[in-house]
Amino acid sequence: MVQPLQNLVRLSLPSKGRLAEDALAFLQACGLSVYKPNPRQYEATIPSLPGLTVLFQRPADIVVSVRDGSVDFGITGIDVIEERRGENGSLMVLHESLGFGACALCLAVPEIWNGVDSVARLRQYVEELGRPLRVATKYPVLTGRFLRNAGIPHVLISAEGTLETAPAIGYADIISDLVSSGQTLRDNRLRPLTDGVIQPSQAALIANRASLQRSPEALQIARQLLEYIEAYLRARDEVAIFANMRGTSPEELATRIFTQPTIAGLQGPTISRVIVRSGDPNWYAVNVIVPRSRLFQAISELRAVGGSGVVVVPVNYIFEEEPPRYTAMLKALAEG
Ligand SMILES: Nc1ncnc2c1ncn2[C@@H]1O[C@H](COP(=O)(O)OP(=O)(O)OP(=O)(O)O)[C@@H](O)[C@H]1O
Ligand SMILES: O=P(O)(O)OC[C@H]1O[C@H](OP(=O)(O)OP(=O)(O)O)[C@H](O)[C@@H]1O
Ligand SMILES: [Mg+2]
Repeated sequence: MVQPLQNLVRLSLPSKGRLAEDALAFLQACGLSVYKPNPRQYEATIPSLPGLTVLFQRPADIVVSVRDGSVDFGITGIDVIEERRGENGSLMVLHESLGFGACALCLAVPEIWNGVDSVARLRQYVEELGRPLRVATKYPVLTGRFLRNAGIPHVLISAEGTLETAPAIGYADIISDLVSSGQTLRDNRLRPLTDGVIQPSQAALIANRASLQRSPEALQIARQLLEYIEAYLRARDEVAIFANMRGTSPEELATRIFTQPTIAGLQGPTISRVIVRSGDPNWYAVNVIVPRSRLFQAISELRAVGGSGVVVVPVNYIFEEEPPRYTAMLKALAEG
């Protein structure tokens, strides 16, 4: 039975661009695969979260929908969140770093403006110009605030589409735009200011405060989303290592292992008896979780303490007692 939309908790995902694919891939990696039977349909589901309906919107529209409460949750970029969240606190950021969609909103000036490579030099340039700076941007709120704080007289020119060409065409002096590799700026003979980062950005999980305060279902979805996301992100950079070791007792093995910096593990090694055919009672299996970046050291250390037959497997989730951001969310809700 298809439940009417209004009874279901709604999560909006980016409908286009690189953020769309990355968001679906991220949720799948977290174990929250999105099921969209008909690519033309605007709604979908996450089978492991039955009470949820998934919608698809442009990244900036997701912010407006969550802010105004027509959607309960969203995944979109911090840049558009900070640009459009408004001042009334109706939008909450539940997780500020989902680990994809990294970019930054930056001020960029024509390469030919020699020496104008910092905010201070830009301010000096505008004083010499003797008129306000014309800035083309899709982010008037963030850009205006940044330039006011920098004491730079300016006029904001709202630009849709390829605003990188604005200085070349001549309807703006400089731009503020999203930058990740910097290729678009270089292609348009623009240069970011060294201290011109207006807003670092990556994908984030947002929610409507009133929905969380009013709907137990929404609160439950918030917990499940944060459980999966936090456990996945915590585990993403870890690996589980299994090795065989000979020793006189688990405690003696642990003492040997604790002499090694990397393989001491999260709390300590898990040590279990290995029943070998020969009946030798001194065989043990050791299991430790180590950062992926320190795998090589871990293997060397295990060998150093007599480890052999080392097996390495990825870790899908690490669930702590409580998802820290869920606890923080409850605190923020209580503070009103
Ligand atoms: N180069 C990039 N690298 C990483 N993330 C990006 C990049 N460009 C955009 N993003 C992220 O994706 C979101 C949507 O990107 P984008 O600006 O392309 O929106 P859009 O819906 O395509 O709007 P437009 O059609 O005006 O480009 C941005 O808000 C930002 O969070
Ligand atoms: O620093 P770079 O790696 O060059 O990325 C920056 C560009 O990426 C985004 O555009 P997008 O790729 O979404 O294309 P679009 O302009 O069509 O939205 C953004 O609007 C910048 O133009
Ligand atoms: Mg785009």
